[in-house]
Amino acid sequence: MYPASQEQETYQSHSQETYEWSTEVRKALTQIFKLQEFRSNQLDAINTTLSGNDVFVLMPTGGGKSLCYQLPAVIAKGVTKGVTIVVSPLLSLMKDQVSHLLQKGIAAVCFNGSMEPQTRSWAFSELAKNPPPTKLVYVTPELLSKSGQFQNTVRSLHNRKFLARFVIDEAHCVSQWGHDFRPDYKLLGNLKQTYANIPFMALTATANDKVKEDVLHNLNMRGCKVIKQSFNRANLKYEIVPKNPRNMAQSIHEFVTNGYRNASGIIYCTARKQCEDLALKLRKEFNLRAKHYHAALDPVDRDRVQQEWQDGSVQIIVATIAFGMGIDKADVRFVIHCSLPSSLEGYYQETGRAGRDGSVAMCRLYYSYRDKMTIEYFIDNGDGDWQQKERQRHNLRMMIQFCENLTDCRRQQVLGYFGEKFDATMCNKTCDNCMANATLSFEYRDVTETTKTILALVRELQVNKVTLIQVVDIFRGTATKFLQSRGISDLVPGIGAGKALSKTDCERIFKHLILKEVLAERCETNAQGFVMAYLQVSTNRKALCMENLAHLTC
Ligand SMILES: Nc1ncnc2c1ncn2[C@@H]1O[C@H](COP(=O)(O)OP(=O)(O)OP(=O)(O)O)[C@@H](O)[C@H]1O
Repeated sequence: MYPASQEQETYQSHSQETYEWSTEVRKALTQIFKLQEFRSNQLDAINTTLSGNDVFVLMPTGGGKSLCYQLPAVIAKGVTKGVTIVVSPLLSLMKDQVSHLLQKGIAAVCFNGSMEPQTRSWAFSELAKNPPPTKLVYVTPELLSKSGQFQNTVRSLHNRKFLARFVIDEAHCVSQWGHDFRPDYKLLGNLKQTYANIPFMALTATANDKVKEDVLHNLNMRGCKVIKQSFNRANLKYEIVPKNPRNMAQSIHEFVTNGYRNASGIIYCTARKQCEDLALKLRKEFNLRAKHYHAALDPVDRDRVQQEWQDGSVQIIVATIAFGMGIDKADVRFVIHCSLPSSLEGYYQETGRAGRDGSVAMCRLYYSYRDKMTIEYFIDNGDGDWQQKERQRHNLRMMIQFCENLTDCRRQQVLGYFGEKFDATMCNKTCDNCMANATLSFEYRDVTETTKTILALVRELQVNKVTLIQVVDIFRGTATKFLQSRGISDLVPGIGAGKALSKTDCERIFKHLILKEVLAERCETNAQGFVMAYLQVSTNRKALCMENLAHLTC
């Protein structure tokens, strides 16, 4: 970890213990939170908010963000005093946090749409007291933007000088560049305008620079102090393995029996049905204690499964990405992705749920290029305007590029995506690429001429609706029967031009060209109702510019 980031250099660090509240802060750490020491950057964040300043805290998953706002909430000596309002997107996470706070003797409440009327009026009456005994109020962004009574209460707290700070947890939800955009979060920008003299703290485990800028802009927090640390999770190992959907359960069983026999793990799948089928198979055929979890489960069942996994009676939870945010299980020893995540942010966050206790944990991703089509289908048919969809496509391309890259250190790639420079030698062969690089050597090839041939070939063939796999075979000269069946002349220039290349190399070049937006895949539902991706030359003129092609290496 690097303690002082580039961002911090321009700001004064607030990690000293010389403030008038420092003794109270230290006492709260040991006596209320029962912790020995602060982790990296926690004290800086705490002192900044207690000084009355805005702060944006970027910390990796499991880094200890909650303490940054829960501890100041119980301190009486800060510049602003009273109630800390925490906006958080996930009800289960909020309820969980409130119950932990109550166990510590800290008065906290969670306002949400499903609150009992009696509890709600009691909570409001507590906030009307002078001073209010409540230290932390958790609220969903929906309720904050829609409930007049809640808004009046916040205004009243402010007028009575009992509004200590606003906390925006999971702040990446405010950004359309993030992997988890929530429209209600966008309205939070108005808060800063209304309560200009109240300190804001935004927190996220997403380190992408674009997301960071977007969050600061949307929350009206530009120019505030940004506390950032390295996002490298040194105790996590990363590997990407080829996916064969037919023997997925078998492969997972081998993985578990070779080193993770009784270890707690999460398996992520895209579809609910996939979660159910895989969990059943792991239980029935391989005798593993696995259960599924997804948003369509009855809330009681969902809580039960989560609890069973939490206490260890269920070893493996097979879930959609609905599972995980706010889950604080320290000893997760592996996270497996059975399908392609739709962005590197998502991948980083999901894998980040492993090894929160600091011990070694494995992150395995089963990769198939075919998964791209499924995600593209969801993007094309999902909500959002074309700009949002373009961002989602960009995120997906980055994710594929990461999986297809067999040479560069995985950590360097992910952290580089987040704008952090990482020295690959520090990986210590804890990712598959660094492991392989220790024994293999790679050469860079200029594929400019090959690209020109491929472009000419695809241009000729695209009217015939051909897929990537078919064009690769045609390019290698192994698709004579296919050409005949489609009535395509075998005199088209480029047919067989790639016969000296292996199929794998050919596929890599084609995928590389797709990622560079020189070629494109167009999704269409065929007569049988299957979604097909047909290859064509991109319409992106910039990508097609010859200067770009002249430098294309692969
Ligand atoms: N100073 C500390 N010393 C020891 N343990 C700590 C400290 N601060 C936090 N922790 C522990 O680290 C774990 C993760 O903390 P927390 O839930 O706040 O992480 P987070 O950054 O919010 O993660 P996520 O992004 O997953 O929500 C918790 O179990 C918490 O008790």
